[in-house]
Amino acid sequence: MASAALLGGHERKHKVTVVGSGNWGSTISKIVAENTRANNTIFEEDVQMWVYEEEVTIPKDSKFYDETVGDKPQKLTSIINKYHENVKYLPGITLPSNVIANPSLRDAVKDSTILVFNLPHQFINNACKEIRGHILPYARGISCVKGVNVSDEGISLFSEWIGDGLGIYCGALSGANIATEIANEKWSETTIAYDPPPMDNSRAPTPRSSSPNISITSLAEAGHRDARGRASKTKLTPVPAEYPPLDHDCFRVLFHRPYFHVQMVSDVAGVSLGGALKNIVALAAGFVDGRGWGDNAKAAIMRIGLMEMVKFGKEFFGETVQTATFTESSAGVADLITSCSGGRNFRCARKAVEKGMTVQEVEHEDLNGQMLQGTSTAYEVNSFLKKRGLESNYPLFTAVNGILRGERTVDEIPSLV
Ligand SMILES: NC(=O)C1=CN([C@@H]2O[C@H](COP(=O)(O)OP(=O)(O)OC[C@H]3O[C@@H](n4cnc5c(N)ncnc54)[C@H](O)[C@@H]3O)[C@@H](O)[C@H]2O)C=CC1
Ligand SMILES: O=C(CO)COP(=O)(O)O
Repeated sequence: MASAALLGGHERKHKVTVVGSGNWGSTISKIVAENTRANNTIFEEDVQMWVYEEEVTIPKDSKFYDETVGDKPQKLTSIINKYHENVKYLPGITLPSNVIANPSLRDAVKDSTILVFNLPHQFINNACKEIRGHILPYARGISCVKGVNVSDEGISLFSEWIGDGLGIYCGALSGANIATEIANEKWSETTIAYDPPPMDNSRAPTPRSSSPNISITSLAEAGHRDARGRASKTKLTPVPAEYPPLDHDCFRVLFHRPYFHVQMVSDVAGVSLGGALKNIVALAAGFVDGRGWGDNAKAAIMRIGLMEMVKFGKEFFGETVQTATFTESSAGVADLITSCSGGRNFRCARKAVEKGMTVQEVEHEDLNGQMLQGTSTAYEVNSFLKKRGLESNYPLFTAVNGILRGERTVDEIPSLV
C-alpha cells in the first residue's frame, strides 16, 4: 500500500485534470477528487474535468428537474457545477464538489501536472491537437481510453499517441471496470501501467530489461524507451524536484479507493491492448448470446478471444508485452469476463441479433450519447491485419468485422473460428 506520508513535504502540489466527462470520465473524476481531497498535501483539492459542452434537458425523473425551467436545455457544465451530478452521462451519482466542470479544454489543462485522458478514442486526436503547447512541459499522463490507433504507419496505443503528440510520458489505466458499478462504490480492481523514465523515479528507479545500466542522466538526455522498448523520439522534461515524485506510489494514492483497488504494473502495451481488444471479443459474446446459444458458446468466445488478444500483443508489440498481463491482471482476463457479461458492447451486440438491427442502430437508440469502442476497434484492427495479409491468423477478430459489415452471419461463427 502506498504511503501518502512518503509523498508529502514538497513545496508544490500536483494539479489534476480529467480530460473527458462521459460515463467513465465522470466516474474517474469522482475517484480522483475523493483522493485529492483526502491527500491535500500532495494534490490540489480541486480537480478540473473537461466537459465537451452540450445543451442538456434535465430528465423529468431527475431530482433536479425544475418545473420553472421545464424542458429548456441548459449547459451541461452549469448543471454539473450547480447540482454536482452529470445528469446525462452518470445520472444518479453525486460528484464531489471539488470536481470542477470546465468547457474550455485549454483552460482545464492549464498548469496541471497530471492529465488523465478519458474520452472515447474517436476524440483523442482533436483533444491532443487543441492542447499541444498549452500544457506544462513536465506534465505526465494516464490514458483510460480503450482502443487502438491505426494509421498508414501502423498501429499504436493511445498512451503512445498521447505521449508522442504532447511530448510527455503517458501510462495507461484499464481493468474490469464497468463505470456505473464503480460510481455506486461496488468493489472492483483496476490495473495501472506506468513505466516512466528513471529521471522521474527519484525514490526507486525501475530497472528496464531493455536498458540495463543506463544512468538516469544519460536517459534524460537521450530520450527514453516507449511501451515497446524502442528508443522514443520524445525528449522529456523532468518533473521538478519541488513536486512529489510522479511514480507508482503517487498514482496509487491518486486512484486507489476502498472500492477501487489499484494494481501498479509496468506493461503499458499489455494493459492498453487488453482494454482495446476485449471490446471486439465482447461484441462476439453478444452475438452468440443474442442467438440464444447459452453460456458454453460464450465461454468458447472468451477462450478464443483471449488467445487472439495475447497473440496480437506478442506479434505486434514485441518483447515488452507480458502474457501475464492478459491472463492474470484486471486489465486482461477480468475485463474480458466483465465486458462479455454486462458491458455496452456486449449488450448492444446481443440486442442487435435479437431484434434484427445493426449494432450501430442499437447504440444510437439505447445509449443516450454514450459510445461503443468495439465497433471502430474491430474495423481498425481488421484494416491493419488485412493490409498485412494476416486476417486468417485472427479468425474471431475477422469474423466480428465480417458480421458488423453484413458480410458474415452469426451462424457462421463456429465454422470460422
Ligand atoms: N463506460 C464504461 O463503463 C467504461 C469506459 N471505458 C473507456 O473510457 C473511455 C471513455 O468512455 P466514457 O467515459 O464511457 O464515454 P461515454 O461513451 O459515456 O460518453 C461519450 C463522451 O463523448 C463526449 N463527446 C461527444 N462528442 C464529442 C466530441 N466531438 N469531442 C469530444 N468529446 C465528445 C461526450 O460529451 C461524452 O462525454 C472509452 O475509451 C471507454 O472504452 C473504460 C472503462 C469503463
Ligand atoms: O470497459 C468496460 C468495462 O471494463 C466497459 O465496456 P463497454 O464499453 O463495453 O461498456
